[in-house]
Amino acid sequence: MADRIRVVVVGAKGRMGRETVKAVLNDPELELVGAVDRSLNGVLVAEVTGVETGGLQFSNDLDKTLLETKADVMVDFTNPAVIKGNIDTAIQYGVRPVVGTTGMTPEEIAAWDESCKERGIGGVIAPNFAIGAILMMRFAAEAARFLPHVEIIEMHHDQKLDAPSGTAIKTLELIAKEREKMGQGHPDEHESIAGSRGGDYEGMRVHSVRLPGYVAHQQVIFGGLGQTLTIRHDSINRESFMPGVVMSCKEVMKYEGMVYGLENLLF
Ligand SMILES: NC(=O)C1=CN([C@@H]2O[C@H](COP(=O)(O)OP(=O)(O)OC[C@H]3O[C@@H](n4cnc5c(N)ncnc54)[C@H](OP(=O)(O)O)[C@@H]3O)[C@@H](O)[C@H]2O)C=CC1
Ligand SMILES: O=C(O)C1=N[C@H](C(=O)O)C[C@H](O)C1
Repeated sequence: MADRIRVVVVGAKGRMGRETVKAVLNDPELELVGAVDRSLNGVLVAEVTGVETGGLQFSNDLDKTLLETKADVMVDFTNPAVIKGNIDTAIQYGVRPVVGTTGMTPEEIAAWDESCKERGIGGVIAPNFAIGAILMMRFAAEAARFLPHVEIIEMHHDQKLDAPSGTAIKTLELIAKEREKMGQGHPDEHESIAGSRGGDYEGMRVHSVRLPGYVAHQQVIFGGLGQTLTIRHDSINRESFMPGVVMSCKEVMKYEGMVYGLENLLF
């Protein structure tokens, strides 16, 4: 049997981290060799995830874990505050970053593309790993060619730190490639309550809803003469992201440079 791909999960006790630990353990081509989390050093991973991990313990030391485990891939679901340092560390050690954490700039992604190429490794930054979300973004970009008036409503659980979501930003970027920058709504409109019209990206409006009960949902609404079109995606649980994470761990072994968006591995 070919060697399995050695995976370290960072943010392993978080909502996405725990799901990723299970997904890696369940895939015959992947091997879970490390679980990093800042607050559970020494605790058995099995105690938190509920799945047997052969005595693996959490570590709070990313450098040590990446080096000692001879990891091939680092999967990161942490926090905008720490993701930059984590990616730099992984690339420095020649470990391929597969990143779901949101909140980095196009300039940072371009710099990581360069450093991945210099190091001769691949990387993935995917604002959304769910295949349905990738299709929603692709269909939205297509629709914008014909219906350029568009607003996005994204809805997430109320523990989410960043707004708008990484998925909404990626959707706006993809649509912006297909339509000219333009104003929307009445030129004289004013907000009686600040922020009522949402964020503005090249004239497109984006609205972020945060409520308990939601997981991750997005509507892209297009308006035309006498009609509207709504393209909607719902992640109803975090398993929805796992096929994309697992695929990325495998695909990232095959190329050099940082890929931004799962669509680049799919289409
Ligand atoms: N690309 C995709 O498909 C998806 C991306 N995401 C993104 O993934 C990220 C994580 O989401 P989620 O799992 O829900 O978040 P959680 O808050 O559940 O988990 C985050 C994990 O990161 C750790 N962490 C947070 N801050 C720090 C820090 N300063 N230093 C070290 N570790 C830290 C947390 O540890 P502690 O508990 O000690 O704070 C926790 O284990 C978010 O950016 C989210 O937007 C989420 C879903 C899908
Ligand atoms: O924080 C989340 O939960 C999610 N974050 C990602 C984003 O910001 O788009 C992906 C998904 O929407 C869930």
